[in-house]
Amino acid sequence: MAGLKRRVPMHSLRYFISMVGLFSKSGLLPWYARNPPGWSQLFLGTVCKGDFTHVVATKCQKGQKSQKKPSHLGPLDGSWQERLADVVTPLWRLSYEEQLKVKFEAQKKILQRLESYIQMLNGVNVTTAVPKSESLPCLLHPIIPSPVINGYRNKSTFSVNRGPDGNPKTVGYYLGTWRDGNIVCVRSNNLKNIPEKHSQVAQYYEVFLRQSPLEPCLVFHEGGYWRELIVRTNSQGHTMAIITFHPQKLSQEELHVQKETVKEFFIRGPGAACDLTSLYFQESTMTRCSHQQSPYQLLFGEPYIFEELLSLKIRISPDAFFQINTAGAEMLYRTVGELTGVNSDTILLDICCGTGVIGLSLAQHTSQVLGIELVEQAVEDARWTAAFNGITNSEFHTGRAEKILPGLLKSKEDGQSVVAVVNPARAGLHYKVIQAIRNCGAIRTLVFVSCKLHGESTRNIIELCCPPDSAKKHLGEPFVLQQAVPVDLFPHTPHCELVLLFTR
Ligand SMILES: C[S@@+](CC[C@H](N)C(=O)[O-])C[C@H]1O[C@@H](n2cnc3c(N)ncnc32)[C@H](O)[C@@H]1O
Repeated sequence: MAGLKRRVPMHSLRYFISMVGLFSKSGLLPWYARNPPGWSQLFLGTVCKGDFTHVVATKCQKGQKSQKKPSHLGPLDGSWQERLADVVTPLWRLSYEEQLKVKFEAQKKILQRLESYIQMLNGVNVTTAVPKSESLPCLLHPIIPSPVINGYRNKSTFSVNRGPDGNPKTVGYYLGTWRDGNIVCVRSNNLKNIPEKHSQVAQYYEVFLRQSPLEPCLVFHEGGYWRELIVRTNSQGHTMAIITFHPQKLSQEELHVQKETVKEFFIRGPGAACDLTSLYFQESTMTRCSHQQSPYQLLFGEPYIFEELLSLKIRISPDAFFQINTAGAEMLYRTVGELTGVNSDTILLDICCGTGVIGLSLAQHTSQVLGIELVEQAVEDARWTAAFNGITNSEFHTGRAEKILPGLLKSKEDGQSVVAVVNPARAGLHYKVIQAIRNCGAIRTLVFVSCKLHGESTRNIIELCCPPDSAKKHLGEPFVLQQAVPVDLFPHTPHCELVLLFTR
């Protein structure tokens, strides 16, 4: 990050420390740095020693002990962009090697907490049959690093609000909170996880807003029109931009004028420098609208963005979920694939499948792939991707997994080999999905992918592993957590994907 000092303020350190809790005294951490090895090597690899306590202690000495987190937001302590970097990418001051150690420790804590919940529920240690390390409930593999460390995001969402100079037409990321009424919108130019292209489009959107006679929509009930900007890019550099707009009481004709103006700006005006592949416009009167609630209107260009991944050409609609780090996603999906252990007799259930990448990448090794996804556009993408790549043994269902899955599993007999992969959104899985999985004897293997194992996701896992409970209709045998693999898709941030293998 050009121009920013590698100084570690106390509030950042407090954050790291609270995240990892008490560090392992043994200092023995499975650990790979710099050169991401191949999957097999990672999976079978040896461990090497790293003493994270030492890393934090050194950083603490460098930090200023007396420094307090300021209660107001003013440019007194470092630049606005430095502050933004500390909020959005709080690990950015650490080397990537150090970041991975922090994350590995955090994942270990999560697993230890999970183990204590499961033990409490069962009254005994139900996972003693499983190979353990450092009192963990399962085999914890080394963290798989992201192949790309900087500018890895393929999707960024920019807000519009008052900048540090008070200009309400500023495009960037928020500092402060709505509750405290101290929101400041700061440009993203120095965030390590955002590619230059995304910041460029955001800057040109800001230029456009500043010349528009219409006001931005800062607070919903106070009027205004221009809202957030989403930028998506692929590995080839194709760029899709989506502008959200509050129509207020504009007539269709007035709306048309606005759409033409912004289109002209990005095709022939200063915004042409962004070389957009497509521009979408969404009229939205709610905080967030799906395509079904308010369609994405293509103002110009290609309606989809495509990505090459695991030898597949994947179509991605503006509304479809796609992992935000493409190279990291490839590592994640390979990990999932290895853990499923599918063969030509396996029916693979891809629950919350998004554009279907997990299932489709394994289709050739299975007898059938069944995907379930809520977002219709994503399911259409999955079907397109299957057809384009010549995959004929996949079937995708649109709707809520809790509605579709019980019916889908009814016909599955105990002797069949069904492997389930679940990759829910942060809200976790509906209890009916857990019931359906538990009660389907054909499912002996389950791979659970989570980027935030807390709240509902933790409850999901507990309900998968707890003893049979007829009141909760958990009749089938409990699952046992066997292995866990952390995969880092989010360098510079504390987030990490965790892939869990359960069997029964
Ligand atoms: C974390 S994403 C994973 C997508 C996909 N596995 C991938 O890697 O691209 C979670 C997906 O679950 C979908 N989803 C959320 N709630 C759902 C539900 N109740 N039933 C089915 N899908 C749901 C979301 O639309 C989103 O595509």
